[in-house]
Amino acid sequence: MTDDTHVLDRPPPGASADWTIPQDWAHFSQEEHHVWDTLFARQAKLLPGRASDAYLRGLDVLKLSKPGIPDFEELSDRLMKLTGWQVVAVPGLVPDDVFFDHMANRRFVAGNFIRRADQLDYLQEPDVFHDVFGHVPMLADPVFADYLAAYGRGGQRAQGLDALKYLGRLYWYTVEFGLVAEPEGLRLYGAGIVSSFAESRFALDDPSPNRIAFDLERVMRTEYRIDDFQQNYFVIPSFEELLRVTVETDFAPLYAKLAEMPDVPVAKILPDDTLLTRGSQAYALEKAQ
Ligand SMILES: C[C@H](O)[C@H](O)[C@H]1CNc2nc(N)[nH]c(=O)c2N1
Ligand SMILES: N[C@@H](Cc1ccccc1)C(=O)O
Ligand SMILES: [Fe+2]
Repeated sequence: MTDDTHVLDRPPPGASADWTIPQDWAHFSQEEHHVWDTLFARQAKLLPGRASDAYLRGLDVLKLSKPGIPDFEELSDRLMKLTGWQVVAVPGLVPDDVFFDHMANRRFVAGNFIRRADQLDYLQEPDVFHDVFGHVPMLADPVFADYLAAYGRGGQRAQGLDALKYLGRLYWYTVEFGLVAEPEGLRLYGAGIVSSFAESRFALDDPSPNRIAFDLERVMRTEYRIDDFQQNYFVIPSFEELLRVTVETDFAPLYAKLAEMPDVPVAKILPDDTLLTRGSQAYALEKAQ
């Protein structure tokens, strides 16, 4: 790990006050478009039968008039007609308040760079492949689209309540690493999983991680790791249910309650958990040696 992942405190030269920059689609090289196409083909082949129905339906919005990295103008036009969302380019990680403001206004921010051909499997900062391939298909789903816009407003509110730690965990365990129970079995919808070749198999098939029924308070108490595969995945019964327990709930009393409770370490199982899989944690244990 290097520590060159950082959020600047003001927009870099060339960026607008809201941190957006022109995507300038034409600046990407053939090699960069090829990285997109390679990653896209690999994931598109792997995900049927693994990704959620909502995600797979949404993948069609990425099939644009030209191959390679999606042109955000064309992509936003299509998304706008479906759910009112747009995709805007940013140089990299943006401050939380900027991130939430875009999200509350149905603008999804995407990093305006792509990983190199020798980094197909691992990248520390979210690039356009993660941001667009991972997140945008779910934004074509009306229920999820509403969830994410409400999350943006919730982020602004949580900042005022000094509760971002708790809300950030909800994002992590749903938007980034969520699983959903479908009639045929568990399916992926988290962007961090569906954009990863290795984790899209690990999250469903590996005996190591715990797979735990989603519980809002439990999720908000649970620490997470950003450096390797998750040790816990939380499983929602449906997107309607996720919307019901988040959008229709006032989090302020919950934040106050959580502040009096201990955080839960990554792999710990609690007596009240509904476990779908009790993980062996073999993968994490072996890595820790
Ligand atoms: C919790 C917090 O809002 C989160 O880490 C934000 C910060 N800024 C970001 N900025 C960009 N570009 N992309 C992101 O996913 C995030 N995540
Ligand atoms: N209901 C949350 C806002 C929110 C909605 C949806 C997702 C996340 C957060 C609150 O009261 O702050
Ligand atoms: Fe992401």
